[in-house]
Amino acid sequence: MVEVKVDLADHSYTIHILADGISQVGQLLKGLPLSGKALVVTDENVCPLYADKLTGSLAAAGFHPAVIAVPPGESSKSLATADMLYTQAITLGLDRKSPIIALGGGVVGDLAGFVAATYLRGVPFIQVPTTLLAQVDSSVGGKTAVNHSLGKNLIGAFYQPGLVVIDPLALSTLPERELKAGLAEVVKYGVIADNTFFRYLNDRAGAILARDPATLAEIIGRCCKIKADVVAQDERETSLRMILNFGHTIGHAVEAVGGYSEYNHGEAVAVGMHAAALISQSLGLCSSEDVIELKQLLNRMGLPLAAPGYRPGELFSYLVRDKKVISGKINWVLMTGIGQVKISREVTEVTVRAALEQVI
Ligand SMILES: NC(=O)c1ccc[n+]([C@@H]2O[C@H](COP(=O)([O-])OP(=O)(O)OC[C@H]3O[C@@H](n4cnc5c(N)ncnc54)[C@H](O)[C@@H]3O)[C@@H](O)[C@H]2O)c1
Ligand SMILES: O=C(O)C(=O)C[C@@H](O)[C@H](O)[C@H](O)COP(=O)(O)O
Ligand SMILES: [Zn+2]
Repeated sequence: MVEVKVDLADHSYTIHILADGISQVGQLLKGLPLSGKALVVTDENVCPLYADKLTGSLAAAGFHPAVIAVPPGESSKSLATADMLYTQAITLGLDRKSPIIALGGGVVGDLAGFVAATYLRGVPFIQVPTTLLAQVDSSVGGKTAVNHSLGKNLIGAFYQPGLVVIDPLALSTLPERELKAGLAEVVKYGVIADNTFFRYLNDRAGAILARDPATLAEIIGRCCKIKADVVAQDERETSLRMILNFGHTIGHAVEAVGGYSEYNHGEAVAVGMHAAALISQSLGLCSSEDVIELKQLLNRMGLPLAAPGYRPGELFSYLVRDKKVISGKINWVLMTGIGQVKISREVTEVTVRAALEQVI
């Protein structure tokens, strides 16, 4: 078992990376000040796989869990689904100490977290992530959100979980495409913070794609440590935390233009990281070799480098609504080499459009 602490003063919490952790959630919750009723939010794919295991563990620890499964996919990250969950929470009589437990990928985590942040002005929130992407990224750090028709994650709150329980065994049932999506965020950590980790991913690509349990547990732990460290320094993304958004400005635009169905989040971020690398190179911040290395690793992980057929103008219209836009200028996260990035507000539209042309 590996434990990673997210150090945030009075709302610090622990990430438990634990084989068969889903069966131990009830036990781990026993130490927290919670009341008996609990709401498990999951999706219709994950529910038949893992909900009984989780509710069994909760019941054994004295909780009375109800389970709601939303349709899988990005369309559930909506105010309409949040409203349905509020109605259920009220009807079930959940009180201010009743935990809302997210069992699933980033969609369920972001949605359930947003509901937990807002129901009764905030109730305890627990993350039990079941995709690689959620285990290395979305379950940690407290970004919760739903989408708006005008852009991704535009309605949300920073709201930290009280506990994160990561069960790497849950990845055994994950579809191949979703494993690869998670690897996009894994590669991101190498680029933004850790050259050695980037090289490790290159060396271990075969074992990762073959789901070698020890290798997956190792990368989950390393990613969680990097994210916990960044979030502890800048919880609300006033500065340093922006680095976790590498590839996301263009990535979110790719997701939105594709109606959130053509490219999943990880695939879109892979395209966005390629574009951000091209912008970095054209500004002289990194070398062409750095860009090639990134492209090769993304390729090795089975991720796309381009979104063929997309129109730069349409992509551009989403960029201006990025959450990192301040006073009309985007804070771009740019590569200065493999393992380091910087924030720049001085990127012209011409430079951005030139990079977009190369990824469509
Ligand atoms: N809050 C954050 O910091 C943060 C970080 C990264 C991404 N995100 C968000 O996360 C979302 C993407 O999350 P995701 O990639 O986990 O996608 P997802 O939640 O849509 O899950 C992907 C698919 O895998 C299925 N699934 C999940 N676990 C499974 C398992 N163990 N076995 C079989 N099937 C399983 C789901 O039903 C779904 O069909 C996006 O909305 C993105 O914006 C948030
Ligand atoms: O935790 C963060 O900070 C991140 O930026 C992690 C990203 O991987 C994640 O996709 C996040 O939801 C994007 O945030 P947003 O603020 O651009 O919506
Ligand atoms: Zn992301």
